[in-house]
Amino acid sequence: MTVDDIGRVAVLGAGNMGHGIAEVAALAGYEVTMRDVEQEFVADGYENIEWSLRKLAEKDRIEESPEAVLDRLDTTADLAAAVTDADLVVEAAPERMALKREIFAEVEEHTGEGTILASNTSSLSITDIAEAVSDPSRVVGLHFFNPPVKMDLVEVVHGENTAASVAEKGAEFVESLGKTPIHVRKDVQGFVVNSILGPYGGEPAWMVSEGEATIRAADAAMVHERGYPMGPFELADLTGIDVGYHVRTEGGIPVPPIAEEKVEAGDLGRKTGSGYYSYEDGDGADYEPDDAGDFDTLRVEARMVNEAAKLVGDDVATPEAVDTGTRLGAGFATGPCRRGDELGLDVVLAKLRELQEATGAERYEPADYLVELVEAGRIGEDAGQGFYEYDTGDGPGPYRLLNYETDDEGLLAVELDRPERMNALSTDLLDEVADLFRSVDTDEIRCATIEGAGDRAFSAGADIGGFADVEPTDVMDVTPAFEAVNDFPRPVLAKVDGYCLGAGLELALACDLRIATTGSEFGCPEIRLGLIPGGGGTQRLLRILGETRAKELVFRGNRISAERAEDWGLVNRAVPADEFDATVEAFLDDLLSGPPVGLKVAKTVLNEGDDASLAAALALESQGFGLLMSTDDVVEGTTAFAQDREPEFEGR
Ligand SMILES: C/C=C/C(=O)SCCNC(=O)CCNC(=O)[C@H](O)C(C)(C)COP(=O)(O)OP(=O)(O)OC[C@H]1O[C@@H](n2cnc3c(N)ncnc32)[C@H](O)[C@@H]1OP(=O)(O)O
Repeated sequence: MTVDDIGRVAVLGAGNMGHGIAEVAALAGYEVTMRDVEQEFVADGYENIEWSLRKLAEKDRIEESPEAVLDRLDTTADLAAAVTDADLVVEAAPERMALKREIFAEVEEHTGEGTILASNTSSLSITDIAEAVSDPSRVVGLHFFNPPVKMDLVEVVHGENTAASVAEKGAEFVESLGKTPIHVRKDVQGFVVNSILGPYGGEPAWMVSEGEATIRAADAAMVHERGYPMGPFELADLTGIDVGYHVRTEGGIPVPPIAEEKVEAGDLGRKTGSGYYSYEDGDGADYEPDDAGDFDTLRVEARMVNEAAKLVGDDVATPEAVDTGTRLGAGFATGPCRRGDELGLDVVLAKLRELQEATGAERYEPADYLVELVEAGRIGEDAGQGFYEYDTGDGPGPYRLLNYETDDEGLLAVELDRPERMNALSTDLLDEVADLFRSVDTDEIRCATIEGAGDRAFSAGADIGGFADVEPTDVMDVTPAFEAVNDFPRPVLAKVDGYCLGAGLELALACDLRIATTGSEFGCPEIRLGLIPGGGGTQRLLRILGETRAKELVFRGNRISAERAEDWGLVNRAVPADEFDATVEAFLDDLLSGPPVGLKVAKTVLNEGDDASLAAALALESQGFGLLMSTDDVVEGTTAFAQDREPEFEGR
């Protein structure tokens, strides 16, 4: 879907970012012109796009052929020709202010006043770039992450003079690409994501420089104890130690001595074969969980939370934007605002003050907003409020990792919202599922659906990244989230479009009905991790499929197609993507118009009867049948039959 008044997009630059942005814009249906200074650079960018589109087609990730997408993509080395008819220009040239200004000034000459001028800069000020044009209100930052085709996040950066309507249009454009925009309302150094990554890399580097920790301890502790996707030193080696070094020196931020030493020695990370780890002569980032020792993770996280408090307190971004940005842009399982609320903001503040007192270093200076929150008693989750408001016990939510809404017809539509992790079920997400299904007012609801956000997965299983934190005794209990869905007194339908694996499959099995697109895949990969399904999978599969097929899935750990799943009775229907919504609708029509009490009793009798002896199950059924005989809905059902009309059940 494209934004109405954006028809043609010009992307200036065919390098990594430029060709990636051109590709995602063409994929979304825009007419795109990609321009670079030399025909040779343009040709390289085009080849990269062709290669990437072929890969996407091979994996069945695009609906059109690569050729159809490429039909919307022109290339040129002529800037005027590229931008003249464009409604949106995205500049993705090298990160040099003088060069960007020169480009913007030239673009202005060849575009009308309605054209939005965007820069993909990751480190320069949008306000300063916009000085190159006479109307800075039409200049906005659209900071894509690398590679654009894979990364879901785009920071929409407001310069001092960016018009609100331009920023909004920029965000709409990002959404039309199927990506998630976050508004960065002031163009502070590093915007949101790199502002938070600064202390994530910087604090451990100071600790190592000062002899208080080792590189392996820092990486092991942050990954294996705190669930970050990559250790800070491992990450610096990947992005280039010189990159962080230059950002710091240019921003007037002190550089940790260890980073300075590496840059001086030319050991810049993976790209030079050696950095904090050795890649040519060694095994790369070879830290193990045991290396963590007593590394002080709070010291690092307190600084990240403090940075988040500066962003929120200075109105740069909302807590939601900060957390979404770091989740999607840096792969964090939990953003710093939420993490701060979990740690306790009073604990964070005390840590910063202790460090400031001990070292006198400016970087520990607590943000005014953090102090304000603590003084107001908003110290986090335990207090019911911090950066966020928490459940007061009256009804469901607010939730961070799932979305839900109820409509007038009584449909509760639930979406698992971690598309960047294939909707992997973290402990927090499972807690939210359990809380929602237990606390929502069932009087208002006639049936529920569960689906996964994005177009890749219902859910790819339990969050493997979180396994390091798990206490075996904590997971030895029956998973409350799945039981809450199983016991929910209304029918629940799983809408499966993509991977449905491991705990994701167990969640779908806890639902009453399952409808899948034919591209979906099902499986229990747990055995390949040395595990077994731990959320009811072995038992529900046994009951649904029988021993032979259940054992095949659990023992082999491989994936089966939706067609086979339908053939086995694992799903109710497997239909092509273009028939999916209509098929779901047809099921929902019946569930929403059906008798609520009748459906509740039917669900209970079917669920409970499955495990009872036949005699007990028959007794259960008869009791349910008898009970329903006394309801108004039965009177309505029989009357409607006699009057030859559709019944209108009230649930009484
Ligand atoms: C009791 C225990 C129960 C369990 O459920 S154990 C877990 C069972 N599930 C699995 O073993 C599935 C793990 N995932 C996969 O095998 C693959 O993924 C897929 C086949 C589903 C897709 O592969 P591809 O298309 O190559 O995508 P990608 O790059 O692997 O995944 C995209 C991002 O999603 C993250 N992710 C996927 N599954 C999980 C997961 N289960 N837990 C945590 N993260 C997951 C990845 O790491 C990656 O992230 P990044 O882009 O940052 O590299």
